[in-house]
Amino acid sequence: AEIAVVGLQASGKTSFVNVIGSGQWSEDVVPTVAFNFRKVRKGNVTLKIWDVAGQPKFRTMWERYCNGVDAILFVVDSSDPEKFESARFELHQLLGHPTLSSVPLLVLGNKNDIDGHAQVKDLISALQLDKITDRPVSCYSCSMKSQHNLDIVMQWLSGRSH
Ligand SMILES: Nc1nc2c(ncn2[C@@H]2O[C@H](COP(=O)(O)OP(=O)(O)OP(=O)(O)O)[C@@H](O)[C@H]2O)c(=O)[nH]1
Ligand SMILES: [Mg+2]
Repeated sequence: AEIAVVGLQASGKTSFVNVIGSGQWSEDVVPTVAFNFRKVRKGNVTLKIWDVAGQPKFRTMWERYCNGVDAILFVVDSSDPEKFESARFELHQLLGHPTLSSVPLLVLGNKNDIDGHAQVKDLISALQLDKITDRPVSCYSCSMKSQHNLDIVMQWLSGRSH
């Protein structure tokens, strides 16, 4: 499966790719410039992953990397509710591109190792995921640091391969 990983800066996109790619967790990850491409083999699936930069100046590029993928992974820092509105805006802006209609979406509420993180139901309402009706949508709470729920994330992604 080919997937694009997008979301605001510092949500944990590169951490995700590092952790599933090599099991390597680190507190200091360099903010991504433009994008990284990485192939990850897990069992009998190979994931081709576009890890795209989340800083504002790179967000107009998201559509280009999402175009033609089997799934979009949108990562949110669930411990930082001040960013939810901005994440909601960027997500719906992205999904509004006609080129991306019907591409399955997985939203990850990352950093659930941090006390007070938002629950899945809070993310669904803050990001207005219930308004997305033109594609399959899932939302999981997870942590790259503790690797919580990364098994179900991998299962979901494997299901998108063909
Ligand atoms: N506590 C905690 N920190 C995390 C987790 N995932 C990522 N981080 C930290 O969050 C910071 C940003 O992580 P990155 O993976 O670089 O975020 P990014 O989304 O790739 O950021 P950009 O490349 O700038 O878009 C780093 O300091 C990570 O160590 C997590 O699950 N828990
Ligand atoms: Mg990054």
